[in-house]
Amino acid sequence: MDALSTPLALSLGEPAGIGPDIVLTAWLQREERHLPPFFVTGDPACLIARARHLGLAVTVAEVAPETASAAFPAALPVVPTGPAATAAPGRPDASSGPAAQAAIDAAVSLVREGRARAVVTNPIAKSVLYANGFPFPGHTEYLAHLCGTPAPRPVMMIWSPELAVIPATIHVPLAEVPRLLTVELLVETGRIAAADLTRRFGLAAPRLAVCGLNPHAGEDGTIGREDEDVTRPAVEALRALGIDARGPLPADTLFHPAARRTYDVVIGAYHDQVLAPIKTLAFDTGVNVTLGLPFVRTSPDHGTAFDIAGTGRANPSSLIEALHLADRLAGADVVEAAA
Ligand SMILES: NC(=O)C1=CN([C@@H]2O[C@H](COP(=O)(O)OP(=O)(O)OC[C@H]3O[C@@H](n4cnc5c(N)ncnc54)[C@H](O)[C@@H]3O)[C@@H](O)[C@H]2O)C=CC1
Ligand SMILES: NCC(=O)COP(=O)(O)O
Repeated sequence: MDALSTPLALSLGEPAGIGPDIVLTAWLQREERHLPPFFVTGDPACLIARARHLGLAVTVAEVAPETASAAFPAALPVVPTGPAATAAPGRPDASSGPAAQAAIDAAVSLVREGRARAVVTNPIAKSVLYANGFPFPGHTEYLAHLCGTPAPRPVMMIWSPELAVIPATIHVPLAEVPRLLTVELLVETGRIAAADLTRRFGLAAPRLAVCGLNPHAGEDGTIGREDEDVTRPAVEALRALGIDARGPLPADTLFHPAARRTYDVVIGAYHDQVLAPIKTLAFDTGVNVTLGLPFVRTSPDHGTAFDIAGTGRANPSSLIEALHLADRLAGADVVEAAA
């Protein structure tokens, strides 16, 4: 199989969430949305049951990765993995965590073996996995762990044509952000972002805008010291590395249209500072990309949406964009390898 016809591996995600719904509806739109071939890792019975529940005419085919691209036009290809997923829509059960984790493990293994081109993940419910003993904050950190020792440092970026953002700290309590926001964290985050925006996204000299933590980026240190003591030296260190970084910049004036034309990505101090703007501008098309990994991983920007799972109201657009972006970024890998 040549590299460009190798399929993408799509993990099923939380079985009780909207993952199964959007997989089915995305596959049904495969022709009009020009989807690259993909297969799902997970329990095929879960997808068959959800298709029946939603009244969708989808044939599910159990395949090996090598036959998935050929099967894709006529059936939704599934590489069966791990434990049965028995949860009903909207109601995660004891099978949810093990099934979701096994699907991620299989997708990553198949990509690392060269049997799939990139990992695309459906949403997991973090609290469900935590209750199951999962010791990682989310996919981002778990995927880095699966890369072996020493694990690469992963960077979360939410990307859309309108805006791209990176939260320097991710799933941590807000009260801990000032302690966790260090010069080292910001410099490493900026360095990895610049490298991957060049290597994978083709930007010759990515422009990084780094948000301050405090209102007005600390107003010269009079509203909190972090922006002068941490963010400014981090930006200076990035510039010394030849990276086009600016900051600390006040977050409140960084997201209007004219400001957005002045940078390629915003690095924020904490999750909601930068995810709220992008989910406001591009909820249906935003894609979560993990930078810093030896393989491509994308994901829809939304979560498990238990409130609408199994109702037919879940919009597959963000998943479709995640499949397209994974295809594009993995294509850049192939071009690089061939050069
Ligand atoms: N990549 C991942 O694995 C992610 C997982 N999550 C997890 O998802 C769970 C729920 O998180 P929430 O904060 O409630 O966010 P959410 O994105 O699941 O839902 C927020 C609101 O948006 C709606 N929504 C979400 N996706 C939609 C879609 N495709 N079509 C139509 N409406 C949609 C939901 O119905 C809900 O009203 C949490 O356990 C969280 O950890 C959240 C974000 C990403
Ligand atoms: N809010 C983004 C999110 O929860 C995605 O996390 P991850 O599972 O991709 O690490």
